[in-house]
Amino acid sequence: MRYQSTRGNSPQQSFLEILLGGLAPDGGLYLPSHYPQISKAQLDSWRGLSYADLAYEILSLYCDDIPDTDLRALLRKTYTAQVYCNGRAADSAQDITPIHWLGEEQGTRIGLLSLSNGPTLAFKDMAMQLLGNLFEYALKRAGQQLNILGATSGDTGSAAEYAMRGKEGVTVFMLSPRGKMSAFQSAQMYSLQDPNIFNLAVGGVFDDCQDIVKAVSNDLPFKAKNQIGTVNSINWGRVVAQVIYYFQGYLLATKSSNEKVSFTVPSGNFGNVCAGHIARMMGLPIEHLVVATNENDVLDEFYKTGVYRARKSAETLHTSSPSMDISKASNFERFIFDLMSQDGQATAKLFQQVESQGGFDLSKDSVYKTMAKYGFRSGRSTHENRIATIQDIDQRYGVVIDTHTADGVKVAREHLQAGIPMLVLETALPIKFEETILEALGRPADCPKGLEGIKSLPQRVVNIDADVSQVKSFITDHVN
Ligand SMILES: Cc1ncc(COP(=O)(O)O)c(C=O)c1O
Ligand SMILES: N[C@@H](CCOP(=O)(O)O)C(=O)O
Repeated sequence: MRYQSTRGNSPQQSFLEILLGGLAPDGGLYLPSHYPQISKAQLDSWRGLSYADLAYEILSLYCDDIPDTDLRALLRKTYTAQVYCNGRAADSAQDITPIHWLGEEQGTRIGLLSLSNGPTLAFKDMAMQLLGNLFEYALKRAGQQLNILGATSGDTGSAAEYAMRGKEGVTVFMLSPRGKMSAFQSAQMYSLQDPNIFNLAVGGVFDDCQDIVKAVSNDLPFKAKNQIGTVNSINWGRVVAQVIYYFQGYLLATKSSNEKVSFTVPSGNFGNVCAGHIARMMGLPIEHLVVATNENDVLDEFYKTGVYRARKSAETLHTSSPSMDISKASNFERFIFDLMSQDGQATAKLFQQVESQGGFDLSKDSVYKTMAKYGFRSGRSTHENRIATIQDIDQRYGVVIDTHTADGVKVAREHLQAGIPMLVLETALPIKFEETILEALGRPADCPKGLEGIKSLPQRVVNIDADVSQVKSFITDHVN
């Protein structure tokens, strides 16, 4: 499989090349040259596979420069009960990411696809643990080192750091928005004392951190000299690993591939729902992909109006679903590339317009009329909605959900269709946002064993301005 840039001006590369490279040299994001098509018969033949073996069926279509036996071994090493089920036996896919059915509403079943039982209690672990193993494998093969520069609004950071701990040849520089994450999220990252992990708390919002990652990656001589890579969902490796659980969720929710399922995805950087879009482009029978935003509703606005209006940092609100406090969604560029019939020049022009004019308007463009075929729907949720949904799901079903998942459930309920099961992606566990859970339920969220004292551990973090040159100097001073 060859990979092309969404901006149409980079040479095509193989999976392992783009895995280590991250952002394309022309500033675009990589996508495969075509989406492999899965027939209904093939899909049915995957029923009952373990999560690792299902992952193999999907990833072998995309990672054809990794020998089959190595890929299967990497996947079996990654998707284990020990990592994802707190040691419970995991004999089937169901055990790694089970569906927690809530009940029947408006003539259909609504359930949570549980993705947050990995080491850092958020869906990021599903792809990040694999990325850690893939990096180790690729670096060993190439005899290289990698200095990862990442940006987080709270969950990517800890998932990446846990996945890269102790990985030979890998150093992590993680930018986080100072004071904008929950106390638990900050503690998960800042309490790590590993010598290959550096946490930099940036005076700004997530978008400032992500802009710095892109600016550093776009300085090609600096990137090459310092072997800069990325773990954010701008890296195709993250997105493709997230495609797997859409297949798995579909297979667990259906008995035959003639059935359809809808997914609702709490969204910020559009990485998670972009993986759903790719699964759908491969032929997975998804009826709707519902994009759920919080008060930072750029994506909801686009799907409702055709106008993409990225907000400035000062307009980005600090909310109680802080991991989605994002106003410039990176992966949205991947969807727009498909919407523009994979025209790299047209996509580049639109995203240059985002930088120069703050957005673009496709409402009168002929491509807007083709939107329906991609199956997107959207909605937004506020603090009030979040609190009400957490209370309602607790009272009605006896289940405590986190604030992001609550945004998902609130929006999913606006898009239920009789006879089509709705799966809401559960993107984090409630303990990560315990202040809001306490506000909603008047009682604390459950804390998994071993993490009770995390907030009182000593923290190691460096404050830094939202300034590209300061970040570059820090990297040059600390790379091996
Ligand atoms: C808990 C949680 N929910 C939802 C999201 C949004 O996902 P995405 O950025 O892939 O749209 C994130 C961050 O990515 C998150 O950490
Ligand atoms: N919500 C994320 C930020 C987006 O990260 P990505 O790696 O998925 O692009 C976070 O919690 O850090």
